[in-house]
Amino acid sequence: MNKKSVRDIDVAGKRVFVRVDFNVPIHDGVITDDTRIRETLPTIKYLIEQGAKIILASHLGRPKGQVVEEFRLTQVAKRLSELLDGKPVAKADEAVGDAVKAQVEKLNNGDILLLENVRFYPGEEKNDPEFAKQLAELADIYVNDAFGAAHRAHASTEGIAHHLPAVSGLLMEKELEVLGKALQEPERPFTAIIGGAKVKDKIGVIENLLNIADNILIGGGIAYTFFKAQGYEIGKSLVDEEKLDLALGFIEKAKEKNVNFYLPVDIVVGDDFSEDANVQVVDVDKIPADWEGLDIGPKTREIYADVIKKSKLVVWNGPMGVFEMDKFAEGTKAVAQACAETEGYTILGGGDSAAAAEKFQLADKMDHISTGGGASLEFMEGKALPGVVALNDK
Ligand SMILES: Nc1ncnc2c1ncn2[C@@H]1O[C@H](COP(=O)(O)OP(=O)(O)O)[C@@H](O)[C@H]1O
Ligand SMILES: O=C(OP(=O)(O)O)[C@H](O)COP(=O)(O)O
Repeated sequence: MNKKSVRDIDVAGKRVFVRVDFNVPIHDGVITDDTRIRETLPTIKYLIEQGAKIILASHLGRPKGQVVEEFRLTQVAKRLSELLDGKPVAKADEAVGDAVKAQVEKLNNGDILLLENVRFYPGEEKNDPEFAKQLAELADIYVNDAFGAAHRAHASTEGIAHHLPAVSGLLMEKELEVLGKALQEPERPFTAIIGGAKVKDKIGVIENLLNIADNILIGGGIAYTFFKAQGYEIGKSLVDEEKLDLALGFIEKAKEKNVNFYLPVDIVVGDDFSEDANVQVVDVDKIPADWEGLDIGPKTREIYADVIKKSKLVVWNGPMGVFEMDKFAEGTKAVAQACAETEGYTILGGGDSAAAAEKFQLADKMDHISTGGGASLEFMEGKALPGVVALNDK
């Protein structure tokens, strides 16, 4: 990576503002997945060891520039303290202002202060220079460890970097290294698996992958846009009518570039989008008009698993079917299992794909699970991430 990291500068005794992505799922006041907090521990522990005064900042949810009680970071501070074996994590009730400055003043080397949700301020998402300056006034150094929010040009992810020496944290560095290496010098055969439901979000990724992958496996709800484009009946399946020409173009481009572009050959269809649906397996050209494609079929699973197991690098984003319902979970499970078994290096991105791997208890068999969904997609599309661009070059 050509950006400076926290290891490249002297942080001892300095006030270090660390932007983290502690945007974790919280249900009824309980954090249900603390992966994103755990993943920042290397940076935080490094700063403690170095004797920095650590000021942590994060967003949580989308409170739209106002204080929303359920999005306070109180539980997050508690969990972080637990993960640090009981080390105190002070929690500010605001993110800027005199009270926060006073709390920062009191920090000793190695102490931690977590600011309140930066999205309680309208200036955050607007990347207001004045708000960025107020944040910067709290510290001597800026560290961005929030890979999950690196695709956002906000005051705490981008604006602040213009006021302070700005470097990456260790999680940010790891994410960029793993994804960067995968895409720039891929081990081959390189297989990309794209599924899920957000056709619009994933089209750009497929376009870029056509230039670098050897195999592209398409599954999930996005497959039906390709089928419709080829003139098949798709019944009530998910489709993006505006992307039909583009989808057809991808199939052509794959041929030109000698990329093996796989679409499902059989489908699990349901007569309803529910656990109680009647289910049948049909070949792709036999989807009944009033049924809906909800998973890849057994023949497809076998073909996809075979490709995955022969790959040296696998990048997977998006489930193969509606894995939340057991009837339509087998395709995603088969792909997760193949990723777990392959000797190739496996990278998983996207919140739902990671949740699926967890559900099948295969998450620990993946080589890298990215903490960023949108961010990893934009990275794979070849887009520059504003939170990274703003950091100091080496
Ligand atoms: N054939 C399908 N029809 C409708 N929804 C689907 C289908 N296959 C997968 N899905 C849904 O796609 C969702 C995940 O899509 P997406 O958000 O694009 O993935 P990710 O979060 O991994 O990037 C899951 O909730 C899953 O139920
Ligand atoms: O959870 C996040 O995005 P992700 O679900 O795409 O990984 C990040 O914290 C960014 O949050 P945002 O999409 O509200 O800017």
